[in-house]
Amino acid sequence: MLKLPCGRTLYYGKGDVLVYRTYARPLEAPPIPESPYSETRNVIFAHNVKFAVSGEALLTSFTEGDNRQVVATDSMKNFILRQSASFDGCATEGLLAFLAERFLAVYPHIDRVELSADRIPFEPLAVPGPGGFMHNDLVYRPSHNDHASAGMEVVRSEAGGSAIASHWCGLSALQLIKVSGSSFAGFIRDEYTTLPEAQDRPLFIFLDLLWRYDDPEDALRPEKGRYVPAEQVRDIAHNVFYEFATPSIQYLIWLIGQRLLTRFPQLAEVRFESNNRTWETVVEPAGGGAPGVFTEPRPPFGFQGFSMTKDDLLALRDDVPGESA
Ligand SMILES: O=c1[nH]c(=O)c2[nH]c(=O)[nH]c2[nH]1
Repeated sequence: MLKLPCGRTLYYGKGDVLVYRTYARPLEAPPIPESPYSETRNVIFAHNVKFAVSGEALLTSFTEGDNRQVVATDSMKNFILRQSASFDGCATEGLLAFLAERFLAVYPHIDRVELSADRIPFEPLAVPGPGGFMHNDLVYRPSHNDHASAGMEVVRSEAGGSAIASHWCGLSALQLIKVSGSSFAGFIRDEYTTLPEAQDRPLFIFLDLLWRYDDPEDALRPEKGRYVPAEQVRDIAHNVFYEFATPSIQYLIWLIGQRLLTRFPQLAEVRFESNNRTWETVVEPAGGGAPGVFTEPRPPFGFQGFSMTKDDLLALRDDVPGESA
């Protein structure tokens, strides 16, 4: 939330700016055990950008209707679209920092920019090649699965340049279903309890994951080899889900957080927002691997929020369940 130094909230901007940039630089990242991911070719580097600005000079536009210092939000949209052509990087975080820095350089009366973007993923499709089917670099389809996201606040610095005041990176709208190997039991039973204990439930979760680096430069310069790709975060999440029999979503996200902070020591914090979409049982399976029938759960839905830092790794106990799915 953008504020003036006096503490007053003041911002305006444009949302849903759709930027379909083609042929950005490919992003490469070192492999991790949980993921086959090694690069994003970035032939289509597409984002939905939200962009807001703040500054003392804008106060009279609110209090007096004085538009002399107002950059029209339509012009902001054009700025984002045209400047995206000059972006020489390969990741969402770099694009945001680039746009904010350029904007602050062009408009000296603007002091702060808060911006975020959802990546719009496009998947390459396979075509026959000399050695079998291979990905092509021309025809794609949009993916409606999870996507990377990022946000930051960039402020004019004393030295005349700009600095990142805060940042976050994310994987949004991950949806995972584990058909067997999840329980939920042992919770409080009182006069309000109707939910039966479940020793083995088909656990469907919606998950948003957020992370912050110790040093945001690691996000801005993937060539340093310390960039955390959202694809690897996604693969850690589904691997941990696969590996462990979990007693609750609360404990599942703790385990995912442990793995993320272990695998990526460059991260200062990870955060989760989960949503419980466990399928409703219609025909109970007779046992593991037996057929069952389930249907969509009815609202209202439960949710969990949790943040973890590296200090939580120090608390890692020997008794983290290692039971395989
Ligand atoms: O993993 C879960 N955690 C809960 O807190 C909860 N509450 C509930 O009704 N179902 C679940 N599942």
